[in-house]
Amino acid sequence: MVLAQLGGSISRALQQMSNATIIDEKVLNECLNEITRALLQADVQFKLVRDMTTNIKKIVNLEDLAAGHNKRRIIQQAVFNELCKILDPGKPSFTLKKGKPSVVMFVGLQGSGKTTTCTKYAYHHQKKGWKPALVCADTFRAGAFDQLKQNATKAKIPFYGRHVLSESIRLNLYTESDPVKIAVDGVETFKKENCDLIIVDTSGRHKQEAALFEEMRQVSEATKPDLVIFVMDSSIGQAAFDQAQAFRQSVAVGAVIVTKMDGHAKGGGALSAVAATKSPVIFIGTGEHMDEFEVFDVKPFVSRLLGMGDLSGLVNKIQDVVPMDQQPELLQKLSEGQFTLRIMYEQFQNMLKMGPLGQVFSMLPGFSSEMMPQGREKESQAKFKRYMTMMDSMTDEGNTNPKIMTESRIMRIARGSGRLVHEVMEMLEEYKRLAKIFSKMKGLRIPKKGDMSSLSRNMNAQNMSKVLPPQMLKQMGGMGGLQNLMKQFGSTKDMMGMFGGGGE
Ligand SMILES: Nc1nc2c(ncn2[C@@H]2O[C@H](COP(=O)(O)OP(=O)(O)OP(=O)(O)O)[C@@H](O)[C@H]2O)c(=O)[nH]1
Repeated sequence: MVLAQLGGSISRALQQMSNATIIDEKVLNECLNEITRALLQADVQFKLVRDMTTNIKKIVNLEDLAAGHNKRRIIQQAVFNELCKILDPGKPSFTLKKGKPSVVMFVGLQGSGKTTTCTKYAYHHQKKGWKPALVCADTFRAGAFDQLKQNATKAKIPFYGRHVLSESIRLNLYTESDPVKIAVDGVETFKKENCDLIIVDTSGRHKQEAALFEEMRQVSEATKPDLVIFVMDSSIGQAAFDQAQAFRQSVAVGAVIVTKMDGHAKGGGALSAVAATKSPVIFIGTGEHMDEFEVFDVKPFVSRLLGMGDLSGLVNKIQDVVPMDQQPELLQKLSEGQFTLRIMYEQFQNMLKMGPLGQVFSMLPGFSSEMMPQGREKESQAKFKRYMTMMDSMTDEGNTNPKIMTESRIMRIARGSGRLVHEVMEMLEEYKRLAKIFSKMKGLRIPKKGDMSSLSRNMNAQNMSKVLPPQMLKQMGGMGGLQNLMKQFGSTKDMMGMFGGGGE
């Protein structure tokens, strides 16, 4: 992931600085030059980068710092704050209320990923208990309706729309071609069906033309959306400023979604340019699949970019995918140190639901998504699925009591699942390894959703080290590295602040 490379370059620069015995002006300048280079490569505007380094130098006055001050921590914190400043539009996004019908209109140029993003947005909210519906008012591009219909059907989301005129003539159908009428009919239909999130996908054009803006204005006047979301492709980098401004001037854009952050070196530039138009970015698209879509929140984002983790995101993600009715039972079992094969099976199922593993891992401190290239992610997913097939062919007795796994039972599982004996043994080894990790979770309190203060109380290096996989702990430089990391950010309270903690 290209964004991970940007994060990787910045955190490497900070790490190199930390390795220096003495941090003087030369070391600081080298570090800032590295960061400047990485940001310019990501197409962040030169003035923003120059202001950022000037501010850091002002805050970090090496000579004035009394001996004993932790210079590293101050520099790291200054970099963190300045990056947040670049990405902060200074304006919160408008929040919709669940249960009350809201209309959200999507606008953007053709090919920006608008149609794909409409479904991702609907799917994201559906998982959170909303009742979304999709309306295709894109009568410009032949195939737009079929694309939305296909995606919506896959995600089991109701949809409304018509084939565009040229398609209808070919198919000899009579149909409506007025996007305003389709949008109004669709919104009315879904209001009657008590949907609380009615998403209207509008037409795009290749460039910002008068016809596009006129149609957008008419659909907006007729459907009176509660929120207009502008979708843009990250590959345009800092040119995003002009594009976002042009859309803002034609229609009341309330939020922005930046797509294709997975493939473009200019993603950082696009994000900072949008922020400069004072439009809040609410999500980023990180791939073509439905779940390659992430909530965008400045502090946790910068935290993840610098490899500092996003524990609040991780806790929310876990609580999103573990079904509500299973949460108390799972937490009870884990806090008693019980970890059965059945639990492992259910957790693999949940992990697969969580979405791309790289996304999950990048939320852990010391672990950037740079360390989980896409190929390896697929490998891990395939491994989970393989293990689950083997577990499927176990008897219930075997599931609950892995200790009675005799040679003949292992052979039976291998035969039943069409796998090799050594693969079954590998799966059991994995179980033992995880059971050992989870046994250490005994007594660790898992916070309620949004209750980050109790997480920060629990989260000391000792507790953290218990739940991190051993390889990850090794990557962080063992227990000492973890302690250092936590010390660098001061108290755990400060650290949670950086992770965007302290409630939702
Ligand atoms: N890699 C990647 N591809 C994406 C992302 N979002 C969308 N795409 C792809 O971008 C292409 C264009 O997306 P569409 O959703 O068809 O674009 P659109 O803006 O709706 O186009 P119009 O309907 O013509 O306005 C498709 O191939 C999508 O799969 C993303 O976040 N990452």
